[in-house]
Amino acid sequence: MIGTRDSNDPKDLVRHIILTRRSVSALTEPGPSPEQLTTLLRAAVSVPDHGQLRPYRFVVVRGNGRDRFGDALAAAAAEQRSDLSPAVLEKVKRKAFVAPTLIALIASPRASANIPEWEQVAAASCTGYAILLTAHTLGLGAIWKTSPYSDGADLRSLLAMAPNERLLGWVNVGRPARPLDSEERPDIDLKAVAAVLDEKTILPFEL
Ligand SMILES: Cc1cc2nc3c(=O)[nH]c(=O)nc-3n(C[C@H](O)[C@H](O)[C@H](O)COP(=O)(O)O)c2cc1C
Repeated sequence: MIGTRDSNDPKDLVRHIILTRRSVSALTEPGPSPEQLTTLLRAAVSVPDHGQLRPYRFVVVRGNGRDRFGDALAAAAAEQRSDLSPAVLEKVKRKAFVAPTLIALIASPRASANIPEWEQVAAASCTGYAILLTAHTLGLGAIWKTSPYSDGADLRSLLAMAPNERLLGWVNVGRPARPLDSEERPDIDLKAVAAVLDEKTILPFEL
């Protein structure tokens, strides 16, 4: 069974954590403690990173900061779509308030580096997953969120983003509002996503 622990071996526990992590959208107070936040960010900066460039930045958004972040998200939406109604803009703003703490993920590629930009953005993307997994180990709920309108002048100014930086979204973190669903993750047919290359051909993955 997927996600079943075979023993008390810590390596089994790590595998169990990876296989049982789920995104949690319904989140309440409290957000992560300062120690937990530090652990989440330490996990984020432990991702594989070609050239050790640290091509990422994080902005923790909580408390009243959410109001400013929500306003900037709504301003980005209005900037890109002048036809959006005040009600829709309000809905965009509310995205900032669905969790006690948001960790904005910013890809910050180093232009001078010899590593292609896509690799740097890939490394920055790994930080989101590291935060999600680590939140799971801490008993916190977390989900990676984005907005179709996640670029705009106010947002860039608020997050002090350089022109080459890109907002990859943010991770909402908090206490799960409901007991977590213990439903099994659907078992994806690995043949649909994995193949094996031998000396002659490429074959669907099979045990
Ligand atoms: C780059 C990225 C952006 C995402 N944006 C959203 C989003 O805007 N809204 C949302 O509900 N989930 C978002 N998600 C989370 C996915 O919906 C979630 O991972 C997916 O439903 C699978 O659920 P699981 O994490 O429990 O496996 C995003 C995930 C990634 C990696």
